[in-house]
Amino acid sequence: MTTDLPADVMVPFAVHVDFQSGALTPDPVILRRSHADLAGYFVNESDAPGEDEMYAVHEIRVPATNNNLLSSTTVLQPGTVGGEYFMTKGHFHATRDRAEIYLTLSGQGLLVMALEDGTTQTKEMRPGIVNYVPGHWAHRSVNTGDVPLVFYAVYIGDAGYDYATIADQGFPVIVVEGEDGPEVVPNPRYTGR
Ligand SMILES: O=P(O)(O)OC[C@H]1O[C@](O)(CO)[C@@H](O)[C@@H]1O
Ligand SMILES: [Fe+2]
Repeated sequence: MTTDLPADVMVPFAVHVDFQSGALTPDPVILRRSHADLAGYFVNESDAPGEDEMYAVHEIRVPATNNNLLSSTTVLQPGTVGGEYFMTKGHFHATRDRAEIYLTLSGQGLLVMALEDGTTQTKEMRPGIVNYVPGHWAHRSVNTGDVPLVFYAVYIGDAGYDYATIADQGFPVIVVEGEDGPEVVPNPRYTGR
């Protein structure tokens, strides 16, 4: 039997996740994003509510290396800006081929994904659904319901974030309030391929 353990072997741990609120116990690291943090992300921001929180990310901290899995809950509030549903910034992974899994815990929404060539995919998010986001797909969550959308995300530790591509080019599609519910439509401001 081998006893060649690495010097930095971690100790197992457990965290409690509240499926309604997304709260983690103990010791969450919480990142908060307000409407102001998303300035420029919505097509028409004349009714954007400023410093109000749009979403919070509660992270389980482990080293961001390729032998660890990072994970977090996200709590995305309901609402619209200029007819577009509240959404996350959206990002590609800096290390493009890194995949991610989302498990929706409460609420409802859409997960919009895009390749750098402008190809898109949209999948439903509702409690119990696991969404698999393969490498190379930018991902953005959109709350199309009346209550917070809460989901748990797990991704490879060295995935990293590339926000700049989406911030500069926009997402190829946006999700707007239609007469019969949410509609996924081309983004008139998209400048990618
Ligand atoms: O990082 P963004 O695009 O603001 O969106 C937040 C969500 O995305 C993730 O960063 C992972 O894709 C999660 O931690 C969080 O759920
Ligand atoms: Fe991600």
